[in-house]
Amino acid sequence: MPSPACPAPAGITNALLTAVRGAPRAARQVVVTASATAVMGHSSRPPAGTPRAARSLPSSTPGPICGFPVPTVTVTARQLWGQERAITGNRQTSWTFADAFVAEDEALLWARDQAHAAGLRPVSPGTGAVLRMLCATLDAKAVAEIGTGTGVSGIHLLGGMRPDGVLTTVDTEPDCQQFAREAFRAAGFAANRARFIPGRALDVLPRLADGGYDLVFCDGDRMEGLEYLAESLRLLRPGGLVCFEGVLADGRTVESGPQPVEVVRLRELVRAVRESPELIPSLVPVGDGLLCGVRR
Ligand SMILES: C[S@@+](CC[C@H](N)C(=O)[O-])C[C@H]1O[C@@H](n2cnc3c(N)ncnc32)[C@H](O)[C@@H]1O
Repeated sequence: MPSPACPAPAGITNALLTAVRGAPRAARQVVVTASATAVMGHSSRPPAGTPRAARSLPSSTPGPICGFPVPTVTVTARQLWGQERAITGNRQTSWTFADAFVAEDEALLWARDQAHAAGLRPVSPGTGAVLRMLCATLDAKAVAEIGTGTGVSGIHLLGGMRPDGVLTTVDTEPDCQQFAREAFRAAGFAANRARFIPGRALDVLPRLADGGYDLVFCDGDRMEGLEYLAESLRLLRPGGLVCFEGVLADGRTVESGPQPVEVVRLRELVRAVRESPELIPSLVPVGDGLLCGVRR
């Protein structure tokens, strides 16, 4: 039986569609909040035709956000002031709708149940869908995963990879990997599609081949993100992708004020990926934040 935390995609989808379609027109209008404007950067001169209210937004250069330097601007004022639907009026509903957009099958729901029973936090359905899409886009043949868990992310990764692709997945807990093995079988993947390696990521990764991977997915110890990044840069082929799950830490990464060391480490990781000359970065706002970088 799916746990209450698991989505019932069709029901949710219908309810959300109704909610979105039935929302009052005003609620559906684009809202550019002050904080979003500060993070994205903006110009002091809105384009002609911009409504009066929108022109009253502050025009000074934004300062650092929670210790992050101001982005080296890639977003122009036109993109924020124009017709783009960057942020919708009912953002939470939109976010929930997007995360449940792709339905999960029985094998995934079973693996998700095992994760919850074990006290683990698997990737959200939306994050899984993005990982699946990225693997398909890369035509991935070799993927490395840190943090097997009970196999939720692994099923998504395998689902997007080539039919002969192999997932190498590392976890300190062999018991979890046993659940993942069963979940992969239930999802229809042959046993030779996955290589399970028990152990600490930082002990195992140095044994994996340089440039041998299309994608590295990091979902292990959040204190070790920078070390995973260094290893990933070595493991990835040019054009390969590194992805880090959960970098928004339930919003704490971008909140001001003192944060636990785990969050401080995540901020360092976010900054390192954004500023690495070896990566083309993106922070995908799905699940709890999926930080990605393409290896140049
Ligand atoms: C959030 S769970 C992974 C969930 C999984 N990716 C999924 O979506 O189903 C984190 C996993 O990382 C493992 N882990 C924690 N520290 C680790 C380390 N240093 N090396 C390898 N695995 C680690 C834990 O045992 C746990 O299974």
